[in-house]
Amino acid sequence: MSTLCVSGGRVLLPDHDVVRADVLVDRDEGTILAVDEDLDGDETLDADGCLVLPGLVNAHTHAAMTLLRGIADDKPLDAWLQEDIWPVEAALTSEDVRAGTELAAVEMIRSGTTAFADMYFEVDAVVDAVERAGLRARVGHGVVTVGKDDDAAREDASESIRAAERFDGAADGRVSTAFMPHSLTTVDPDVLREYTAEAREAGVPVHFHANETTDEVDPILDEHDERPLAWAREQGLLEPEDFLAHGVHTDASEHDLLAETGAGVVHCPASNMKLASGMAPVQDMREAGVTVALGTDGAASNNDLDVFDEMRDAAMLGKLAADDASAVPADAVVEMATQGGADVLSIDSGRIEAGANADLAVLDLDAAHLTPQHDLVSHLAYAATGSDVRHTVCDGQVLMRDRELTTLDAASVRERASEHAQALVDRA
Ligand SMILES: CSC[C@H]1O[C@@H](n2cnc3c(O)ncnc32)[C@H](O)[C@@H]1O
Ligand SMILES: [Zn+2]
Repeated sequence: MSTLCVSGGRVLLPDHDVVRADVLVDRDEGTILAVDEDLDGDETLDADGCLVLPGLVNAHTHAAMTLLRGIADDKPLDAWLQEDIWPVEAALTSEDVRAGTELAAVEMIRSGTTAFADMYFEVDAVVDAVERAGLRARVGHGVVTVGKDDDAAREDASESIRAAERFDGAADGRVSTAFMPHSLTTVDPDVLREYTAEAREAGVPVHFHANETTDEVDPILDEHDERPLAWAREQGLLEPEDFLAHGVHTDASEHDLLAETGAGVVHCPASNMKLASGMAPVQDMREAGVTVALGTDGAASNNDLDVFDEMRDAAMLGKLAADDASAVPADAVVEMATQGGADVLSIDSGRIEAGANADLAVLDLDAAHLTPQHDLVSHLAYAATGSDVRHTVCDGQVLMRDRELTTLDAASVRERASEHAQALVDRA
């Protein structure tokens, strides 16, 4: 057995106690062997003066949208998608997606994210990038049927099922998949129902956008006289491993339904603020027993992939939404970015405990904005940023050591992504 010892730091335990301990990792199995004092490994990762925390989980993004960062800002969702984003995405190639996903991987590794969910196109290129980067991901082909005839709509949904079947378990098990209909209003209801049934047969979960804006709620209310998530349930959605992004405009009946079914919600506070989609009732969801994770959404509506920002935004916005300064506290957002994200992605990460996946971030506390250190959970939620991350470990492998990436050449990834981004925009 080959081992790695993350030594000399303070460790964030699953109950959010912080203790001085080493973390011993089985590099072959990619799991945590022990959390204790005075451990030794074949290789050491110095965590002196650092906080060792579970690798963060970005539970909803469109990774290759890094190429579209800054092409269109300051618009609401519908206009942004239809006038700016979709016309450019129509010109995307597989090599663009590879370059954009690698850029996203650099950004995520640098900011301590070790797992993400990706809904996009050209899944083979996404999987290649995840494999090369050493990250963990649940990936899928996003289906949009608006503007397509029935054959094209079904071909798009079939592509999503095929990709989910083909890539589940890729990259030594670090890649899992889902059927990914874009939303309840951009996929034809017959297609949604029939291919969700196929996803069940294939044994993969379903990930989709829901209740992001009132424009996604009102047509379903008008047409079916019921809330979108009740309608979604009737179409076969909301099984325990399913997860939806946003859930901004959800009511108490929908929170109860989510809690009952076990389907998760990925809260994307920065994207929801930037597109002025609204304030998700996160405190209500958590009180109802819904599993809530955090996501950045794509880099064109955020505009970065730093989950530390998302923790802070979730705490701040949660208080405004509830009109209560005690709502969505530091402890809650740290849980949402770690264990909550892992639960939503159905991966055994998000906690530092023997037996769990060895997905870790090591945060350097030697900084003015992290001084003094009364409460490190408070610092994670309110003061730290992705650039404070010193080392990142996924599946027992060191992906960043002393701020140097080990799997990707950051400079050439950035150069290639810039070239692809420019050529894409010129072509579109
Ligand atoms: C069909 S692949 C995914 C699709 O989703 C688009 N997208 C990016 N951000 C959002 C968002 O906040 N709501 C809805 N759709 C979004 C992305 O551009 C792709 O086209
Ligand atoms: Zn999205």
